[in-house]
Amino acid sequence: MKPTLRNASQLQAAIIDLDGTLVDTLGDFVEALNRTLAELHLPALGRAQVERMIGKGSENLLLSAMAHLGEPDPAARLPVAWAAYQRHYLHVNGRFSQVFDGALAGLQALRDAGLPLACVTNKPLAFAQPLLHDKGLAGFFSHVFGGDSFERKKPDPLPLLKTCEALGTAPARTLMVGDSQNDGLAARAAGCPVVLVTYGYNHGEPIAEAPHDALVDSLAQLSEWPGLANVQRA
Ligand SMILES: O=C(O)COP(=O)(O)O
Ligand SMILES: [Mg+2]
Repeated sequence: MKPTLRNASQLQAAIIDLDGTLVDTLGDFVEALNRTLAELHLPALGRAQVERMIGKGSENLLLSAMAHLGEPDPAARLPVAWAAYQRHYLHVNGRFSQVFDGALAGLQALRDAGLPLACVTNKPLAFAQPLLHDKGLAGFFSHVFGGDSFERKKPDPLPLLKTCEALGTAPARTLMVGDSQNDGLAARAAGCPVVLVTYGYNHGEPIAEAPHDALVDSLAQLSEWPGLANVQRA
């Protein structure tokens, strides 16, 4: 059965994506990646190019960047690139990024409805946790899972299914909120209803083409969702 969003009152919990949904982290990615590429004696990439490569985790970003720059064997250089990238990312983390307008209001609306919230990102946990703390968002979440928390990342449904298990909720009653096809595909495969924001990063493709039940221009719109005030915490 296709999940429906008509019934916000039936929700038991919500899972929220991080990059491109809660925090505009493109500046952090660009900075950390270009510092890494410089160390590898490779040229820098522009913001638009980097934006298209974000979404499937850090290793994928590094491999995509090296392939784009014509590296003959990106996988062979990955261990060195990954070590440099971790160092640079942890250093720049949060310095070139900001919470999106409306994100706080959206989180507050979900919390006021009494829904437990989990953050599920493809970002490594060691990057995600300090960022959430830094931006004042950590307190909203009972669970935070990164791209390295489970065997597979979004768009695989595994992270969402494991998170529902941790929350003790049914996937069909656990809302996914994200910004990319990785969130939409993972949610569909897990059986979670899914709201996608229109302002995030989606590999340069129209977000309307990704699986979704609703699109919002701001997370603040979640507060107007009929039924949210009457969530029946079953
Ligand atoms: O790190 C990424 O590639 C994207 O992370 P996200 O799942 O929070 O959008
Ligand atoms: Mg995202």
